[in-house]
Amino acid sequence: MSSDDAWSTPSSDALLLSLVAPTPTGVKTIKHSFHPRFTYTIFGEDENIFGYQDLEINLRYNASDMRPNLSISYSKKFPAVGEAEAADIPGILRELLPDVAFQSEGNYETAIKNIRQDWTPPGELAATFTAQGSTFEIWKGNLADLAVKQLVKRIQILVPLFIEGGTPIDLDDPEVNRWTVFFLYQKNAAAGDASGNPYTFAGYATAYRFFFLHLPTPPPSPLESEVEKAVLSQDFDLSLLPCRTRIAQFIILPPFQQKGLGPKLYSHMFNKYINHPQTAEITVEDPNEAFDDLRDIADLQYLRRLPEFQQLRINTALAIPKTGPAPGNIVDKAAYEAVRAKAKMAPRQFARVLEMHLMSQLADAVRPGIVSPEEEEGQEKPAAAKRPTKVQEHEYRLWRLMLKKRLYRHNRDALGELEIPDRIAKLDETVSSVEFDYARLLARAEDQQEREAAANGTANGSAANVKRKAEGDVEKASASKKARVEDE
Ligand SMILES: CC(=O)SCCNC(=O)CCNC(=O)[C@H](O)C(C)(C)COP(=O)(O)OP(=O)(O)OC[C@H]1O[C@@H](n2cnc3c(N)ncnc32)[C@H](O)[C@@H]1OP(=O)(O)O
Repeated sequence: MSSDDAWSTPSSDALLLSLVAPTPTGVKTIKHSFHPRFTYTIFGEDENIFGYQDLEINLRYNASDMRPNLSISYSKKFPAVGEAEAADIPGILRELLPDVAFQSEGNYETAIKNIRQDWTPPGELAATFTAQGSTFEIWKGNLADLAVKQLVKRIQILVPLFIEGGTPIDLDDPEVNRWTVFFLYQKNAAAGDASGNPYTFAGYATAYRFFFLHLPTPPPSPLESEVEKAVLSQDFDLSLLPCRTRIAQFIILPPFQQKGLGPKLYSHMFNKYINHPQTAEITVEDPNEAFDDLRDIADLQYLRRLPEFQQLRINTALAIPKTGPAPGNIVDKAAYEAVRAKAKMAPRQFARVLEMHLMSQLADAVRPGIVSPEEEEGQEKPAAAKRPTKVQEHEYRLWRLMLKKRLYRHNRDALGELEIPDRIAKLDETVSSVEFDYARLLARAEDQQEREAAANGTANGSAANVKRKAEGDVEKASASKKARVEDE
């Protein structure tokens, strides 16, 4: 071990976060404590903290109002030699935590014991639901509201700690009112702590409102220049302008993950903006894979409830020409656009979810599954699944053509650099990996629906029409074959 190593601690190991609640004799940790996923934006690319032995950085949060408290302990600190000195941990964290986090432990404990019994999260109560036998509430507020801002200031260190590349919101921005914040809280029936407060913070998400000068024609809507003039003269209520709403930061705390709470929070936000007349489109900023999955499944379930979506079909009457461009109207364009506009989805997201749904509607004999052709070999198949009819094959070929066309457009530049035979092979490979990904998502959507049905005590909720092997195989397959070529 080099001498540097002896004085270095991986920052993700050193930092431990906990939710706490006051007790008559002190403070107890509720749920389990957890480490951050990313620390490089805070402690540097190599994610090491120099200058301490047995370093522990405890960031405790009062479970209800998320008042933070930082405490740092170590057995030895490196004595400064020239420019080499121990990292100034409080100095580094001061950039991301409010001053209140640096109070003494005694003052902190007194403060959290004195929180009002009738304290509620900031904003307004927007939804209540039960999950895992507990009650959860979603509270919604505008970032211009000082109580909302105070809570965000306390918690937004979670953004760089849990979202790769995530950056906190600039709370001094004069346009903070463009942000809406959704807080997710577990609410205990009996108040669990000495302060008597029933709320435990479980996660939060933000949404940003972009103006979207997409003026309806013909008049009476105001001319673009008139709107601009009115906006500049402060004579126009900005909240009434058409906008694009972008979900930007979305976090469920580790003790609450893998319980279906993320999908609940997302669906609540999505429905809110579906019913928000000014929002023309709902988008997501830099979703990661886990969020993409969550959103794809939630969007699929939302769309499947729309009768007009269910009516979107592959036009099997279309012939596939041997040469020349692929047919453009595989799904009726006007109906497609109408549903997309109603669902307020960006074109690519809507196309993906529709493709996924139409794939689930294909006949068993042709529908791609999460079982690869090699794996499928030797498996017993139902007689009906063995021989696809001509019509079934034709429908599958049309579906594949529709997918291929979109992928080609999406990846045109990259594909254009390849020779034609390589281009065709690459596109086929991409189509197959997207098929696999859709099959994986359809299987997860089905699991989710079955879990919901079980929780609601309704009969088996199987709706997604998927072909697959046992659970364990899904996991294995998704880890090895998942591909997102089209997103590049
Ligand atoms: C725009 C952006 O901000 S992108 C960044 C997104 N945020 C992050 O990555 C921050 C850290 N991560 C998180 O906050 C969360 O993990 C999220 C938001 C990504 C997902 O939220 P979660 O509430 O954990 O989602 P969910 O509960 O559906 O968990 C998914 C898994 O739990 C399983 N699950 C869901 N509900 C249940 C349940 N009731 N019982 C058992 N398992 C369940 C799902 O099957 C799924 O398992 P799998 O991944 O093995 O298939």
